[in-house]
Amino acid sequence: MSVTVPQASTGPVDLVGRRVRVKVPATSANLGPGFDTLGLALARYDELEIEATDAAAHDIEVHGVGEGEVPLDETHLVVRAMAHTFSRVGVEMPSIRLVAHNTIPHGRGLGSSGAAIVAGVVAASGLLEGVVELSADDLLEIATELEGHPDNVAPALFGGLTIAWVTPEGPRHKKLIVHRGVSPLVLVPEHEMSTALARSLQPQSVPHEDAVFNVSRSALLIAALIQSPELLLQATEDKLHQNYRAQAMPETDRLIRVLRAAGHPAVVSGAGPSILVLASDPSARAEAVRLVEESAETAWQPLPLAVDFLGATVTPVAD
Ligand SMILES: Nc1ncnc2c1ncn2[C@@H]1O[C@H](COP(=O)(O)OP(=O)(O)O)[C@@H](O)[C@H]1O
Ligand SMILES: N[C@@H](CCOP(=O)(O)O)C(=O)O
Repeated sequence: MSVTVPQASTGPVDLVGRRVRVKVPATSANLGPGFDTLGLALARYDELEIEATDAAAHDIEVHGVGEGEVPLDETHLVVRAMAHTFSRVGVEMPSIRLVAHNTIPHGRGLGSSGAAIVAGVVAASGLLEGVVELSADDLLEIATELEGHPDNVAPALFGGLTIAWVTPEGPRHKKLIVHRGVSPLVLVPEHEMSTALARSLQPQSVPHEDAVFNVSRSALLIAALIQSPELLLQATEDKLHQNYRAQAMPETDRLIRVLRAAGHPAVVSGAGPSILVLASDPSARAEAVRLVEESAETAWQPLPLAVDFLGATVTPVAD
């Protein structure tokens, strides 16, 4: 990453009074075979307003998802992401006042941690406007350093369907537009599952034939998502992660089998436990919801969500 920091402009005092509004979409990563690579931005958002202040400490207010649960100090994930961004560009972070209105469920495989990290990174870049310019690659690199894998933060930053990959120079992405014949449906259970726990269930190595299987399906999945949705059922097959994690989310695994047997392209959303169905139209979505209502032993919330095409936005707020 190469950024230019004009020395005369650095320091917290220069930023006091600057205020930005940030909006970040939910994401569904992996999409079946595209482990740690593919992700889709979904039209459900966390919205935040962040102001640089000269107070002695941060002042954090959370409404909606996470209210009363997430920390309200410098360990808050958005604040940690801001601090990391300021430190990466060599500028001292000011105290902030942060008000968050969250709707992305936590620990359900809808990229809440990726969205919080992206919120912090773009908020920092917004507050630093005119002081430090961060490129799209810089934002992706800083966010990936915290999230550990680029497949959630890429669609949260850029919107649409993203392919993300890691190079020696840092992570890179390609954004694609999803075919109109894809109507995403997310089914969200009441219980959570931490991404860290799901990742601990992954083996260090996989059989060569399973790797070949996933190479073929993830290549096919790009064609299916942008051009040929009728191929989505075959294109969403996976042998790299879902089976290894099934023991930790048995109902997710069972419902996905029920949905797929009925012809619905259903996959684990991110690290789970939510299910993503890449339905062909609203009536297929309704049919998938009905099947889950009939087969589930616990309550699952159906969320029909459009694809978000914009990704994270940051807007300066005038007094
Ligand atoms: N908006 C947020 N503000 C603060 N912390 C958050 C926020 N979103 C997520 N987190 C943190 O990330 C955790 C969930 O991360 P993770 O296990 O990766 O699940 P997910 O699949 O939702 O990304 C939450 O329990 C919380 O600690
Ligand atoms: N590729 C990651 C995706 C995690 O997504 P999340 O929404 O569950 O945080 C993985 O499968 O571990």
